[in-house]
Amino acid sequence: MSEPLRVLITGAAGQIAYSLLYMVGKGDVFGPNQPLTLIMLDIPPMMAVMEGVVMELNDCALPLVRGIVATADEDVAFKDIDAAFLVGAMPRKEGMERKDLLAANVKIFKSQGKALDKHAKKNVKVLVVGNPANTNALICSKYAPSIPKENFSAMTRLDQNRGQAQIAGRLKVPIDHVKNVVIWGNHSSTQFPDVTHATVVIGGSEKKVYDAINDETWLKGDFISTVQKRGAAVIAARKLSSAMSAAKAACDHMRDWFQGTPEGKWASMGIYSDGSYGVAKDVMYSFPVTIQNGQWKIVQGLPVDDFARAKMDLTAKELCEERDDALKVCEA
Ligand SMILES: NC(=O)C1=CN([C@@H]2O[C@H](COP(=O)(O)OP(=O)(O)OC[C@H]3O[C@@H](n4cnc5c(N)ncnc54)[C@H](O)[C@@H]3O)[C@@H](O)[C@H]2O)C=CC1
Ligand SMILES: O=C([O-])CC(=O)C(=O)O
Repeated sequence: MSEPLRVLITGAAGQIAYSLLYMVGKGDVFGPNQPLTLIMLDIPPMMAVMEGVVMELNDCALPLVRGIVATADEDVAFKDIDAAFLVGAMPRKEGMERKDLLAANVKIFKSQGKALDKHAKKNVKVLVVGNPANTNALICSKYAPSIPKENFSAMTRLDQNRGQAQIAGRLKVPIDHVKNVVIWGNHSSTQFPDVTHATVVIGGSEKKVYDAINDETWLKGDFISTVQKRGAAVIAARKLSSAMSAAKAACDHMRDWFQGTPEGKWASMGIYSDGSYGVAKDVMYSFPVTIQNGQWKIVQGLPVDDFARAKMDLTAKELCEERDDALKVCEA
């Protein structure tokens, strides 16, 4: 067995971490043979709660968990880490957009960017979950200049999973029969969930989702808005934002990044834009990627029609605005 990987989960006393710690600890992300040191960061007032979570984690009796570090000190938490799930941030309440969290949350990611720069391994892989996730990931990477920009990402995998679940539900097929639903842009209500390139195995053969659904009005209307607004719908119902599904998506994202995407399957992740598909640069934009040996590559050459172009540009515009607002907050 190899040396334990050092895996940081921030917001460790919060709701997403409560599911995420267990999923990571039992091997869902780094595999069944990879021992782990789990590092848990939260803020000082949450230390007593975090102690309770540590007790439970110990009581889960997970063979892969070889050590647990629970701390409120960023200098301790970020030391020599291989992977970081940056979850710790304020969640939104009913009636808010995720970007309304920017002023409260972006400084967390400035501080954690600096801590990554100072303490983490230079090949660390960073997933930002805390909202507004894309812009927080951008800020984090800007304050960690010694770590390659490709090592930072923002989570749009929950949106991808939501899109695939909508399609599978409508066609009454198992979820893993649907592939290559793409999320373009921001993890916000301007995101563009795109099924133009998606396929489904139905009745024993593979078909385009567009042909199998055969309802363009739904695909261009309610399907898109359901995925865009799913987070708000969960908040309206639960009075708390998505947690179990967010933890699962974070595991899917990091598992694919470490272990690679299966042949023929794409994953969507918010990554530093290189201008592909005519998207603005210097924003963390969600693209379809394939991953091998820990390196993602944007899926290139997909046709973009006028409908898609308008949606991809709208969400890019929002990301540019968020970036400019975030930089003002950080520089103030
Ligand atoms: N990208 C995505 O798809 C999703 C993102 N989210 C976002 O994830 C974030 C966390 O959500 P929940 O776990 O539900 O919230 P929560 O409020 O249950 O937990 C957040 C935890 O973060 C801690 N925290 C605050 N500042 C911190 C800091 N500087 N360092 C370390 N920990 C800190 C809090 O004390 C709290 O324990 C929210 O911003 C939420 O909007 C939630 C669902 C999906
Ligand atoms: O909607 C929220 O605020 C939480 C979140 O990001 C999601 O569920 O997608």
